[in-house]
Amino acid sequence: MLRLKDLSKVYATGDRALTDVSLTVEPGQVVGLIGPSGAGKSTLIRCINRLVEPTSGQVYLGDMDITGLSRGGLRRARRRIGMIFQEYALVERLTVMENVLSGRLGYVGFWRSFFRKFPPASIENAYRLLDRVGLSDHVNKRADALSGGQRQRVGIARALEQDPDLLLIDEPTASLDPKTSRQIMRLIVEICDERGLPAIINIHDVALAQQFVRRVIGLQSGRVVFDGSPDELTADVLTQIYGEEDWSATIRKADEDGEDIDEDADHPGTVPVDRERLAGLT
Ligand SMILES: Nc1ncnc2c1ncn2[C@@H]1O[C@H](COP(=O)(O)OP(=O)(O)OP(=O)(O)O)[C@@H](O)[C@H]1O
Repeated sequence: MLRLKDLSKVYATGDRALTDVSLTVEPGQVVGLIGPSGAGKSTLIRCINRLVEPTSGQVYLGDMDITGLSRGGLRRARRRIGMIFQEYALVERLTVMENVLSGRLGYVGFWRSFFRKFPPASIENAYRLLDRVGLSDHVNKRADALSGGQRQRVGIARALEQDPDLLLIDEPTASLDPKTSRQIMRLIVEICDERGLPAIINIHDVALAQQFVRRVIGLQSGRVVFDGSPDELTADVLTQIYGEEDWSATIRKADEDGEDIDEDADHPGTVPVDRERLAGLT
C-alpha cells in the first residue's frame, strides 16, 4: 500500500508544484492521475521515489517512510518501485531479454552486472514475464527492431522483473496509437490486479483513463481537486480540473476513439465508458 501525507513541493525557482497532497493507494488499485499541463502530475510521481525531493510531507510504502530514508536505504527502496516511461527508456542495442534483465541490476553485484551475468532464477522469471506481456517470440530481438507497443511491453516486463511493490507510470501511451494504447492500459490494469500491485498512472487522455481505471485523481495547481470513480467525472468536475477549452477537446477525442469501446466492456479489468453521458457533455 502507498500512502502520501501532506506532500508538498516548492522548486528552487519558487514554483509551488504540490500543496498538501494526501492519498492512499491500496494493493492492486490503479489510479489514473489527470490534470492540465503544469498541474504537478510528474512532480507527484517523482516525489514518491524522490527523483524529486519533496519539500515537506511523507511517503509511506507499506510501513517504510521513503521520505526519511538515507541514501543507501533509498537505493534499496527504489528497487521495489517499478517505473514505466512514455519513451520506454530501453537500451536500443540490447535484446528484449537483456532489457528485461536490466530490471535486476539493482539486485546483483557490480561484477555480475558488469558482465551481465544474471542468476538462472532471474532469467526464468524474465521468460515468464515476456510470455505474460505477449513477447515470447521476440526474446532475442534488439529493442530498436520493435514497434512502440512492443517496446512498452518490454518496459512493463522490465519493471516487473524488479519484483516491485509499487508501479509509477508516466504517460505510458502518449507515443502510441489509440488501439495500442488501449491494449497497454488493459495489460497494466490486469497485471496490477493479478499481482496486487498499487500503481499511479500519469495520463493525459481522460477517456482512456475512464475506460480502464476505477479511480481517478484530478490535480489542479498542485492540489487534489477530485478523487473518485470515473463515473463521477462530471462536466463540472472536468471543467474545474481543465477549464472549458482543454476539457472540450478531451471529450471530443473520446468520441472519436469510441468505436471499439464496446469490445472492452466485458473485460474484467476495464470500466465501460458511459458514451451517452460523454456525448451529452460536448
Ligand atoms: N525542475 C523544475 N524546476 C522548477 N519548476 C519546475 C520544475 N519541474 C516542474 N516545475 C514546475 O512545477 C509545476 C508542475 O510541473 P509538472 O511537470 O509536475 O506538471 P505536469 O502536470 O506533470 O505537467 P505536464 O502534463 O505538462 O507534464 C509547473 O509550474 C512547472 O513549471
